[in-house]
Amino acid sequence: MSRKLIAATAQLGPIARDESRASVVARLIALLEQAHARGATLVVFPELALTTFFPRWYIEDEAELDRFYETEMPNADTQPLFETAKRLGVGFYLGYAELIEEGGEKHRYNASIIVDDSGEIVGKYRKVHLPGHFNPEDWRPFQHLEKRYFEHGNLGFPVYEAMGGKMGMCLCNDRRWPETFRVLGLRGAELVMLGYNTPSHYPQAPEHDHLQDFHNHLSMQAGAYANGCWVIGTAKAGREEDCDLIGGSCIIAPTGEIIALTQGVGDEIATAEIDLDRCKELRENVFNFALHREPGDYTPICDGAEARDSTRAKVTAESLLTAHPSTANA
Ligand SMILES: NC(=O)N[C@@H](C(=O)O)c1ccc(O)cc1
Repeated sequence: MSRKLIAATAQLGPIARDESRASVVARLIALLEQAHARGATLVVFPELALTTFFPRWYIEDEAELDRFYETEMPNADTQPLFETAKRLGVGFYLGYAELIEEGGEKHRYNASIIVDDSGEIVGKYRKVHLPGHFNPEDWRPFQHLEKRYFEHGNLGFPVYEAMGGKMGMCLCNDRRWPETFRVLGLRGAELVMLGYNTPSHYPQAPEHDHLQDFHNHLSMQAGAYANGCWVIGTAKAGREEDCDLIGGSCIIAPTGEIIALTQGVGDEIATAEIDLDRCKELRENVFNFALHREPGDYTPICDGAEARDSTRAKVTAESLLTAHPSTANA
């Protein structure tokens, strides 16, 4: 079986707060059809690809908040995307807000799925590194309330056999953490797919604003290289409800090189041929984990889960009392 496939990063321009799911899904289908016309059999869509990036608002009305989440997948709105992909024989990665009810309680996750070329959901991921803050903070030009609207993902970083390879997923802020890629790499991931919503303005340290594109590519290229895997990163880009989001969606080879890149900040695809066997160039040489990794010296990486929990409890308690930039947040 060939280990080569043509893949696409399918960047979305802004989604308005009042844009209907039907309208967004029509845009996704148009991108998928373009990718198919270029021979792609795998398409990577952004994080929260069905709605605007709603954590930028403090939404008190629960019914209004719930409207941004999917309670099942596929559902009536996304069914046409699943059907088109199946008919064309194209698999895809899709990010969305997930709302489930378990034991009479609501659970909310920032989630993504892999759908294979027969239209089956073959993998799910729930975001682990949730950025932002829990309480609304008046000093910010826009909120980033992921810590309020999502629970910490409870699936870890699984790797799935799909589309002839070993596929991993993550979401946005996860890419900034080398541990994300290393855990996926240790599980043998050959391709890591991720979507992102990254504001150009970083209110906590505006002197970093000009570095947002650089940090985006730096994180993903380093993750690809150090783990000898392909990475496809897809933006929701452009000016979304007065918030500018970076573009720069790309396909990155296991060498860390960007081999396909979107040009603008609207709906756009970039495609490239991916040879999954190229992972060996790294994984059998400089990053042969079995031969060269030294886990005995890495223990601090896994220490500290308890310290983390108590620090987090303290920060959360403090942030209930104050809403100031000194609050520890991402
Ligand atoms: N949706 C995301 O996960 N976005 C994050 C990212 O771009 O990594 C992010 C991280 C920190 C911020 O202050 C804002 C946004």
